Amino acid sequence: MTAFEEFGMLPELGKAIDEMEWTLPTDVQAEAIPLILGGGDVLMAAETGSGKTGAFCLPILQIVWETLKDIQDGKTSRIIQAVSGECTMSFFDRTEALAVTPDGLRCQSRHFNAWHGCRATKGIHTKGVYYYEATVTDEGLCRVGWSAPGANLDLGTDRLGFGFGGTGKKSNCKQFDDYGEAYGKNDVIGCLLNLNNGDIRFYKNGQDLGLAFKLDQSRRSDCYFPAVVLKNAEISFNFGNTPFKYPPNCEYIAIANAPREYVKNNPVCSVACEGAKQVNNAPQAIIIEPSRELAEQTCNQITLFKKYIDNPKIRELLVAGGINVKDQISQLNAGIDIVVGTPGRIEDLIQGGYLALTHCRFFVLDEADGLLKSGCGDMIERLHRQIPKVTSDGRRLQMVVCSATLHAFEVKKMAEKLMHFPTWVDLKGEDSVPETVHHVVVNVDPQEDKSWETAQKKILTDGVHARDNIDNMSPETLSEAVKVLKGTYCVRAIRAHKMDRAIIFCRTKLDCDNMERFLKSFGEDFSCVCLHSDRKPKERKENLEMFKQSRVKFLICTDVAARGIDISGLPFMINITLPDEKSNYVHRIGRVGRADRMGLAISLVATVPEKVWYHGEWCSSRGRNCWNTNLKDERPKGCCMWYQESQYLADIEDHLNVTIQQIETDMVVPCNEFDGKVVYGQKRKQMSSGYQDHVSQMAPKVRSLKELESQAQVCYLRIHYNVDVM
Ligand SMILES: Nc1ncnc2c1ncn2[C@@H]1O[C@H](COP(=O)(O)OP(=O)(O)OP(=O)(O)O)[C@@H](O)[C@H]1O
Repeated sequence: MTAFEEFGMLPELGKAIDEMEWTLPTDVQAEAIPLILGGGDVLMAAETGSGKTGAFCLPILQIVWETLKDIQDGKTSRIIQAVSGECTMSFFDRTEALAVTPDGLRCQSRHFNAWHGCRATKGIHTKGVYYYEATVTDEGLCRVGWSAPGANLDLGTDRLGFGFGGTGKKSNCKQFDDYGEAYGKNDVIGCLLNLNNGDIRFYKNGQDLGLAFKLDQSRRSDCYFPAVVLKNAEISFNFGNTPFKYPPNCEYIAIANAPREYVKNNPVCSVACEGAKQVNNAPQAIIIEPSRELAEQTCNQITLFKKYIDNPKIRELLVAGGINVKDQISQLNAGIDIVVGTPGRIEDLIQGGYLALTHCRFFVLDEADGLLKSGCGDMIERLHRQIPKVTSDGRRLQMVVCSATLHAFEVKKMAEKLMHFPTWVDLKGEDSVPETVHHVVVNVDPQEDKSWETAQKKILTDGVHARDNIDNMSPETLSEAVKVLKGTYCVRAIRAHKMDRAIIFCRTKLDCDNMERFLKSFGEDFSCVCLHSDRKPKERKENLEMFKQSRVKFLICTDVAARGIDISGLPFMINITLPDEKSNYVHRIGRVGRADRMGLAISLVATVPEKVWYHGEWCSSRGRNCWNTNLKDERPKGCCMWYQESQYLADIEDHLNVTIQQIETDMVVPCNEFDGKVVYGQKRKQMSSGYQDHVSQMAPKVRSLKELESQAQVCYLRIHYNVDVM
């Protein structure tokens, strides 16, 4: 049995993992896989290269397969039992930010500004006196009561909903009148509906607050469901399956015991249950990635993992720009289980009706902070709203969110709004750099190093200073000098470390193109390709492939390749310019030092401001043939800005709480704990990481733990029960 199988993975998955020579789960995998298998929402924050992709793909594959198998074997779905079973709060008949616990007896909404509501799965009609209790379990605003199926979920705001709110108001038809008294945390509100005479009354901790509403004759034939609406609050329900805390002093029937002939199922739940059948273009998992390269990589990983899974097979599909839409649509129609894609193409297919969200049970946001920072927040919320919150077989929609830089305000806000009691798998508690990444900075100081004045071979710069007078020591001159020096330093770093494989990050597409031309001018030893969004998808794919297969030495790219791209054993990376978004520093340098291999990341940091292009939304051509060198804050508005790299470096250091080691312009990395002991690109140290080795290393500890435990048990029995156990 492999280590992965030991914590519940299918042997077929275990076999594929074994073939990939993953002998032990990484830390994040060991924590996250059981949580996802257990049905939880997970926020996964772990360093770059720590194996997050496997941590979500493996349990998803397993559950998707189990579901397909159940459908194949014709097993009854659990949700149908739930609908015909006990009264609970509905997973279906609720607004999107209201969470319901799996037992259906507690509701929570963490939305501060809006009300979110829910109705129960069972309603009562015709005659009888019915009662249930709601206990406020946290601070916040709530309103409980009764509503008919057609009523708004914002209880008490239309004629079919009757609510009693924590501020001591009763409400129907948006009319809020004083009633009873205010209530809050720990109070138990009893809700009584008398269908014989139309009375609705409420109780607070057993005290009858009097008649709240009288249903007129025409409304008494409606079916009424327990209902709640919350604003940043939590409340639990007892429909009578356990004894009431304050049973009312009159004849009543607990909702749970209502006679069958007077009970109706909530129609919203029944409609949802009909979705239990398989639908071809409705996958069980949607995985959103920020770039097409990353989407393809994750999809490939799924293909590898599922290699031995059969009967039924799992069908995955890559949905990203640059792939023929017609092909994708026909594959979707033929049947698909897991979709991995980029936001734009996924939403296009949904809007076109080609991709359905009705059966989605896993909603995964990889590189979530990146997705949110690039403006996908609204789209994510739109998709989330459309996904049913409980699947056809009664499992709750699971959301998995991951990144190496998850500690961002946007992520926390989104998690509060969309996720259901999520668990953080957060190994370090803050954004951090893996120990395997040796990252250093080199100052680029054109006042100190004047070689730019006399250099024979210079990189073509971005043209920002083409019309500036640069024969004095003006800021413009120094800025141009920085650009020239950075080209020279890049070549120097390559030579000093005899780099034969490196990824080089530039700030703009133009900088990438110029760097490509410059490096190529040094001949075969500097073979390179570019990866940025102006290159056609086919060229991007080919270039990345060439680099992965070591057919070229250098990959020059913008931040499009900063996140997630996994190139095994990549030893070096160079930042020609620091990213202004500090989280991207962590991602860029994280292209090296992955999977326990050592990597060196060198960042060139200008000591003086550098004037650079910044083509915002106001630039009609978005940079193409734009030569407007006015500053973006100037009038008339231009497309340039002064880039303050020293400030960005300080921000990054502050964010990571480290001082990044500085090296001299000769690029020599001084002797320290890394040097001499490691070869960049190779494993950190020769660790006996075989599973068998691990088991034998752990065996003595497990034995002594076992002994200690049995001694503790014996002691306990002796002390408490005076029993002598041998
Ligand atoms: N259990 C394991 N044993 C050995 N290698 C592993 C294991 N899990 C993952 N890897 C390898 O580690 C590398 C990094 O994994 P992955 O791309 O999932 O990292 P990540 O945490 O998603 O990084 P990033 O934050 O940069 O996206 C991959 O090459 C992968 O094959």
